Amino acid sequence: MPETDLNSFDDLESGYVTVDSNWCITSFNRKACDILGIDGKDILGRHCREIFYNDKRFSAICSQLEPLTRKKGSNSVQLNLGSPTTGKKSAISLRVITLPGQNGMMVGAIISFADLSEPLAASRLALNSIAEGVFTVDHTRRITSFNSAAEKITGWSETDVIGKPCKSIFHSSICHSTCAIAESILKKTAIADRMAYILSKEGHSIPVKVSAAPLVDLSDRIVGWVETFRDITDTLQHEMILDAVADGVFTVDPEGRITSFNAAAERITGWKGSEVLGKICSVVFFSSPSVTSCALGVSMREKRTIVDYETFIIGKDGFSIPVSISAAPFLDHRNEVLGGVETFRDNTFRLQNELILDSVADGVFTVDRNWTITSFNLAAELITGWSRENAVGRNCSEVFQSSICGRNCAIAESLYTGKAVSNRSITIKTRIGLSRSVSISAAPLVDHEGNVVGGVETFRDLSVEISLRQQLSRRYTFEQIISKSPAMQRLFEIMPDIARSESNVLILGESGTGKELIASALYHASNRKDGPFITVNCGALPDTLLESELFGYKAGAFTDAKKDKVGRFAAAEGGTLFLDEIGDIPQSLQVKLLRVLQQKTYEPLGSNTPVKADVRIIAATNRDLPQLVREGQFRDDLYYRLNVVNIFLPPLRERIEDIPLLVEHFVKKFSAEKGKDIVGVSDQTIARLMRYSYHGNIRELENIIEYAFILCPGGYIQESHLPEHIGTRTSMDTPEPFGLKAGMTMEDIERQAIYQSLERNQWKRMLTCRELQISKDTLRRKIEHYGLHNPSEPQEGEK
Ligand SMILES: Nc1ncnc2c1ncn2[C@@H]1O[C@H](COP(=O)(O)OP(=O)(O)OP(=O)(O)O)[C@@H](O)[C@H]1O
Repeated sequence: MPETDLNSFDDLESGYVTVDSNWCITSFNRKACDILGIDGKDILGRHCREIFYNDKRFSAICSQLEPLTRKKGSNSVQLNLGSPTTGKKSAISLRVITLPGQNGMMVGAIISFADLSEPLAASRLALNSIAEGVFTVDHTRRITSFNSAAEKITGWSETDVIGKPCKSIFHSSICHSTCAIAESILKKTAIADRMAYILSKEGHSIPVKVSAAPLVDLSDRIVGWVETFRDITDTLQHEMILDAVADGVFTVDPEGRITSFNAAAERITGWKGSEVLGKICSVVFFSSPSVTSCALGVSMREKRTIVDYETFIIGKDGFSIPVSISAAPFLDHRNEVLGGVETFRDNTFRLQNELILDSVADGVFTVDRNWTITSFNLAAELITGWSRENAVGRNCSEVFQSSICGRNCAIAESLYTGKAVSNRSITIKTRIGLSRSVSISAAPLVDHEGNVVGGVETFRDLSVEISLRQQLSRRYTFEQIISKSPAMQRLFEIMPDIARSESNVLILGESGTGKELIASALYHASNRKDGPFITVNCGALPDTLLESELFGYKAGAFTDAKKDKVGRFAAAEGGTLFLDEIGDIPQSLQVKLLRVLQQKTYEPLGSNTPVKADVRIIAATNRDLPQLVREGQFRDDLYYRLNVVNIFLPPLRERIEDIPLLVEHFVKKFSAEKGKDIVGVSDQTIARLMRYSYHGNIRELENIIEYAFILCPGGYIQESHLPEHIGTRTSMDTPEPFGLKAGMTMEDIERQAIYQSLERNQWKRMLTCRELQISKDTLRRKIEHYGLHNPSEPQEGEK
């Protein structure tokens, strides 16, 4: 009930009393005390019935009070009391006007006592103390009173409107069709809280809640009508704001009964506000009679705010809706709960996205501009061993500890180049520190204005693929020799027999085709494997030295021969002697060698005593030995002695099918040797390696892989890691492609990328836009944002 200060009416001839909804007196003026014949001090807080019973003149009104309480809207009862036959009391009129609250029920009343000769004055004074607009009309619906609040709301003064038909003043939206007074006349009852728009004097539309009731005297005769109206612009604005909010919002009273329900709440739940208002919210949403089981109940009980509580509510159709709820209690100045408000956001879409992401076999995570993980799907959890809860909120390098984290970050690269990075092979560490090979794709996340808001990276577990590849390659190995070429496969089949035989072997093949490897394999598979394996590179030593190297010498055999020296034949006694580059030995030595092969004896330099030689000879050359024989440079008898078993190793270009296996083999070998986290080469790299022509054969391939190990930071070797004559190395693919430093934010990287592109394009904006694939506007915004300027142009103030 609006506060009143009736003392300001003390000088008036009329008396006033205001009461609350229980008819207890809340204020009064002196005149009222005079009329009632009581002391003002005692009257406050007392039930007005007590006062009226004490005065016979007013006792008749007592029976009217209860019915008035139950009536909705503003009601008025008037009692005319004739002049008493005795005493000095004058004839007065008593009028009770009830004041309705928001729900139409009485929240208080004004009781006025006035001289019958001035009934209107009495009404006016009473009415002017009400915050709601009130006007009365007679039977012709002409205005008979118009209170100050009505004047304030409409802009009309009472003198303007008295005697005029009410509809000519208000031009209300309900004047013609659903006039509240007309309805009240028709139904002979009060009409409460009818929504309408009226026009102000200025012609502005004002939203109001209207209540109308007949004015009756004690004999129940209708003496006119009273209409109250409340300006609800503020409420309506609040409602409109609430309805414009995308989240569902509803409020409850202390018992959990819904008191408001916004448009989003209707849309999300399927319930109309009118269907749920007044109902217990938990019954509506949770099919549970207990309001305490929900976040709002807890928030009201514990008088605290609850934020982002994830749960499900039941929609009108009975299906559960995933929501995140925030709830807060309404507390009064004494910390008593007056009700509560709950906002809820429909998470269906988010959950669907999560479900979609979780059903993807690839790991997916997103980061914000500071590399903080913002989402992490199920596969990411499985591959890394990190749970979503633990990963989200951490810096991505902390979670992945990848071989490219920092300077070679794929998201940074894609941000820098403006192109998505795809199928980059790297290794990451699982939560428990195990290395795992993954293939990643990365791209920046860009908003509709072209601002980078983060990045997304997908990664696929390659462990299975790798172990399959390894199993495949194992099938083709003979000890250390890798090949699946048909020629080599045939060789593998007979190699054990060759190894076991005591025959001399001649291995022919271009440089780097694996001749020494085969020799070593034969030795290891032979019965002489416990004996020595001695290698002599016949092409690397001068003729004289070669002879003494092979056969040894006696002290004094030549000037520098101070003491006896054991030759390689002696060293290889009981074992195998591998004579590499046999095509390069001088003719003089060819004779001596032939003798050893024929007689199994030799004489060291400076000695005439033959030494027995139990040595198996495996010889090899990359020269065309038959041709040398034909040219007379190599003895044919020696050739035939050496060539008992002949092995020809085809050049790598004739067995390119071996390249992937050999590459795999060398990657494993160097990974172990160099302790570097490289697991293989990308498919594009293999394709390039298979297109290359290897003059140095397998040794050259081995060297290429060793080179790539220097450049490749980890994971899979890319084309860019190959030597220049094999792969095209772009500036983008260099090991420190952009001069990135660990700890740079996306903003730093973007700034640097734009600056470098401007530099590359001589600060020509069109060219820069084209290179970065951004609009001119975006470039201009970013140049301003990052404060970039052309160093060759003087800045303001430098001129
Ligand atoms: N089939 C193969 N599988 C695995 N590694 C091989 C194979 N063939 C050659 N290699 C490797 O290639 C490199 C060169 O091989 P090797 O030295 O045996 O060739 P070579 O024919 O004796 O060369 P050169 O004629 O120059 O002496 C070695 O490191 C060897 O281990």
